[in-house]
Amino acid sequence: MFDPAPEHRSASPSPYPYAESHSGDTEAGQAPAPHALLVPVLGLLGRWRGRGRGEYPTLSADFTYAQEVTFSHDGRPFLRYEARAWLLDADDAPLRPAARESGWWRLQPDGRVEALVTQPTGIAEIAVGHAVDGTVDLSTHGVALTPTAKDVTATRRRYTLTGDDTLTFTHDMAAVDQPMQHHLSARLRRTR
Ligand code: HEM
Repeated sequence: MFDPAPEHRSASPSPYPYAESHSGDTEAGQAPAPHALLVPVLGLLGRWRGRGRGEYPTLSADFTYAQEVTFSHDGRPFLRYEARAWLLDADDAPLRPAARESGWWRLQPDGRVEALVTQPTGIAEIAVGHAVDGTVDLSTHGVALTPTAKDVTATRRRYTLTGDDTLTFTHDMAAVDQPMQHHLSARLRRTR
């Protein structure tokens, strides 16, 4: 009934004919060069892993978590973003899966960023901000909630590169009738 997608020549085992790159390099000619608008965020490209602390006034206790964050590109002026977290017990063993999210960061001239981020908890965020001198600062432009999602009204996320290999992350939010305040802080190291 449907025609199959045409075969193509590619080093990738995937039928998708374009490479995704996790670095600013062209990886032996397989990966696209980063778009010029990605210059302010080139240092973020790659996989990051680390741990953090979280809190919110509605929660009975603070928590410790681990997190993995990935940024990649396909040569166009946006980043693909993915993050997943899991809670840790007092011995640093995984306790249970926590937040996941994925999205797109659209780079604009002068380091302006428009981000779209969705979470399996029914929250879809659009955030805007800037990437300047190794820091990306994104604040809510709009939030859409599914009918059963928790009431998140605004967030602010800051990512700061320290040297080549450390990325700190802070996340503030206004949610469930609480004013904007700290929810998460993490320190991540580049894994490759
Ligand atoms: C590293 C990522 C994150 C971790 C580890 C995390 C962890 C947690 C934990 C442990 C709770 C307590 C409820 C539970 O045990 O599940 C919680 C609650 C909550 N989180 Fe997060 N969270 C993360 C990211 C986010 C993000 C990105 C948002 C929103 C944009 C968010 C919004 C909320 C809300 C609205 C609550 C419920 C508060 C309440 O109803 O009292 N979280 N989070």
